[in-house]
Amino acid sequence: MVYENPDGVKIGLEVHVQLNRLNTKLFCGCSTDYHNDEPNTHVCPVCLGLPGSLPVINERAVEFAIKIGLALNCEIVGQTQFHRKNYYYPDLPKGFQTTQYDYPIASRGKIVIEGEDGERIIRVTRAHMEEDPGRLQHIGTIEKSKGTLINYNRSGMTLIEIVSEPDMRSPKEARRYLDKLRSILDYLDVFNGDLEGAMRVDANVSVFNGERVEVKNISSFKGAERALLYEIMRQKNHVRRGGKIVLETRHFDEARGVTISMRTKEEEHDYRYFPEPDLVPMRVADRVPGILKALPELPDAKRERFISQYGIADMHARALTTEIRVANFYEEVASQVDPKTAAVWVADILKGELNYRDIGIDAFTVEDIVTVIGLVKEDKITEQSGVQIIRTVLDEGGRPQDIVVSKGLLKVEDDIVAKAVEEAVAESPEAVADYLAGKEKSLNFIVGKVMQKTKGRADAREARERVLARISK
Ligand SMILES: Nc1ncnc2c1ncn2[C@@H]1O[C@H](COP(=O)(O)OP(=O)(O)OP(=O)(O)O)[C@@H](O)[C@H]1O
Ligand SMILES: [Mg+2]
Ligand SMILES: [Mg+2]
Repeated sequence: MVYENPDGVKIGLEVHVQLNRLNTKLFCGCSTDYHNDEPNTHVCPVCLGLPGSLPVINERAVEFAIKIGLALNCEIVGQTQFHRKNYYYPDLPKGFQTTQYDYPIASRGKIVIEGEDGERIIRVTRAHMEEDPGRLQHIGTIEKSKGTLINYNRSGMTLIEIVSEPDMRSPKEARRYLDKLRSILDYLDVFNGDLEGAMRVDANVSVFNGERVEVKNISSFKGAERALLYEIMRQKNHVRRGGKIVLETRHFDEARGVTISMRTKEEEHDYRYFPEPDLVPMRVADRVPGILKALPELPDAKRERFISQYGIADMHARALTTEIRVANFYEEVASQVDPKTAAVWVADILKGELNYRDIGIDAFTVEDIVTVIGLVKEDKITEQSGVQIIRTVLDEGGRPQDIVVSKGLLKVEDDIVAKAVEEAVAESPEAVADYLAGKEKSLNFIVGKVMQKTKGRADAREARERVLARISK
């Protein structure tokens, strides 16, 4: 089925990724480990932009940027250069942001997503390096704030801005793009996506070939999806009423789920870009082959390998390769038990229980899931008991082998049940005769005896079936 895109929706995303795995900031030696510290404690003349201070490039940041560019199938520029993007705002005391302009470190890449109608290629326009500004904290809501606090700890952190072409046709596709991007970055180990502000999205959207509107202040992927849904509806209604969409920047109000007009969008010439005189152009081409060689296996490649190597379903392979930690976990499990069974237990059951509790795979061990799978495989416990063990480990702690005993989950051995059925039938000739004469309730008497003899550990329904099979012979 082909997706028609009836409203001519076009979505292009600008994603700012903070490389918080670097130890120091982009142009100075300030530590990046500020997330739990007091405001304005990780600052120096360089990241505060004091006059006379000089930036020195963080070489490892350049390496990370190239790594990201290559992972997004981009071309890496031979020689890159920084520019000054001039604007005045208190989050940027220098009066300009040091960023990249016409020589971005990476350009013309692509990300493959599961689109509305199958696989879809989203083109990546470019990925460039820039410094993060400080963080403004408005007291109250942004429109009627009584005052604003500024924290410069974030100022000068390394950002990679990844800009896509307007190739997405629905909020869902935008969400898939973001998920995929995060997954790739996660594999590269360049950032910790759980830290506040690690990935920030500006969403551009237009309908019916109109002007684009840029929505800022989106704080989560879910927020991006919601902001886009709202904005598409707003634009469509506006156009239907005869209105015209103008190029503007809107703010997403997360609590109310609406976008609010902030300002008309700056044009490029407003920024008066010019080359950063304090940083010389940098030749990076020589570093590319080495970084390319060291690039890890990425989600798409891993998914394909899982399918061919382990013979598992595409759906499972997808679920197992989104997060690198889950993929590694699965491979360890699959080396010890049947890989297909392992896929069901890790992708369907364990991941489901983890998602439900909003916790990561680290909360469970390979050893424990292997034990659970083994118990089910050997028919010592039912599948349902296996799930119960996983839940107990997650909620109360403990080891599966102990929980099996403490919760009495071991299945009663087959021959014990068989023996109990034999005995119960032999001891109840009258009940058997009554049942055969049409008194159905007499069966309960015999089943009760079986349960008594097995101390209640036999499955009642199974016991009933066995008694029936025995006496109707
Ligand atoms: N017609 C359109 N509909 C939706 N999105 C669009 C359209 N045209 C362009 N875009 C998207 O708008 C984004 C423009 O981002 P880019 O960083 O190039 O410029 P900018 O938003 O003007 O700059 P800034 O970084 O200062 O916000 C891209 O993601 C692009 O795909
Ligand atoms: Mg941009
Ligand atoms: Mg923009």
